[in-house]
Amino acid sequence: MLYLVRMDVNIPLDMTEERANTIKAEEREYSQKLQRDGRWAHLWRVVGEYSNYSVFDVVDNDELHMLLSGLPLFPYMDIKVTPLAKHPSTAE
Ligand SMILES: O=C(O)CC1=CCC(=O)O1
Repeated sequence: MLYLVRMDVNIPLDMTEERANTIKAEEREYSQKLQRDGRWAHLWRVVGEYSNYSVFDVVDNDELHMLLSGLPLFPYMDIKVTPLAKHPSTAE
């Protein structure tokens, strides 16, 4: 199943820069592993915001939830998930 996911990142102002950089590096490693195995199919920055739109290609809701809740930045994100269905006008 395909899911469009918007992630808005809100790092607390009182988090040290060192801690924030560590979590961002962990996030990068985590996301690149999923991009390489094909489950994180797209990752796009929203212009002018600390947000991204991503497309995940996973088996079901439970797998997506497991992956999203494992994000190192998960405690500092607002996440909106939109399940995608095939459009009837999609050309074969
Ligand atoms: O910077 C972001 O939008 C959060 C994020 C998702 C994957 C990643 O490496 O950073």
